[in-house]
Amino acid sequence: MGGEAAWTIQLDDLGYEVAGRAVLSGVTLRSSSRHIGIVGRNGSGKSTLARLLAGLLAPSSGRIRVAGIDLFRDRRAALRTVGILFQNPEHQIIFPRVGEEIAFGLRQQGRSRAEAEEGCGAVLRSFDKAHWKDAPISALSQGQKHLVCMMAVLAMRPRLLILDEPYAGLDIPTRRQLGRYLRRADTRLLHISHEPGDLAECDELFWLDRGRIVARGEAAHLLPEFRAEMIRLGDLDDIADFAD
Ligand SMILES: Nc1ncnc2c1ncn2[C@@H]1O[C@H](COP(=O)(O)OP(=O)(O)OP(=O)(O)O)[C@@H](O)[C@H]1O
Repeated sequence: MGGEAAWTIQLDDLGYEVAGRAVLSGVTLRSSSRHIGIVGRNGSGKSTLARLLAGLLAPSSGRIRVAGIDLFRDRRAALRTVGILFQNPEHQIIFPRVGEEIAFGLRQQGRSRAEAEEGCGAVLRSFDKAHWKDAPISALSQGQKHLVCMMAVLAMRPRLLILDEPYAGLDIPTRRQLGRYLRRADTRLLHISHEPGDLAECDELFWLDRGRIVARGEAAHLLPEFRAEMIRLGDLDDIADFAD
């Protein structure tokens, strides 16, 4: 296991329910692409799928395997295999200082204090941010907090990095810089977004709608279709009517 050929994300008839309501149903997906995109409108189930893939939630039905591993059951393997970046860095950051935040993930992986210190220094240097080590996180901008989260996750060297709309609320230069850092990182990406522009570089795209995969294809074909459908829905929808 573990070689390039063995690498697959595999979802078989995945279902997830909250209080008897299906948030995801019959999600079947298999992909070995290096850069996977999941596109879907608000409430389609994207964040839930991201958390299931990261092993943070247990499926109600069906099966998830990432590189052959059940990440919900095997948390040790999960910490080596997958990292996740959320929309809001405040949901991710626990510690008051940059260096502590980065070292924490490495300690969680079972590294010694000295190894965590070394790994933290290495990732800060690779981003040209060695001087951030003792900086208070509360003094950073939103984009800088995103960068701290990215460094903390990449320091753990995940084989797969899940991006749950990490660019929401960031301006264009910050998005471009973070995007550049990500392209440089040696990890597979699974990028989730409702924003077609975020997903143009994906090798393979899945369209999630009301908790189901409704289309799969190349970004160049699927994104214009998605955009046209979103515009069509926007012209029809009554936003006050969402509690159906
Ligand atoms: N813990 C929960 N309790 C109640 N409802 C939930 C829970 N988790 C998800 N849901 C519901 O499941 C649906 C999908 O939510 P999810 O956050 O996965 O969608 P999303 O596609 O990420 O949405 P957005 O783009 O708005 O972030 C929503 O209707 C949401 O209200």
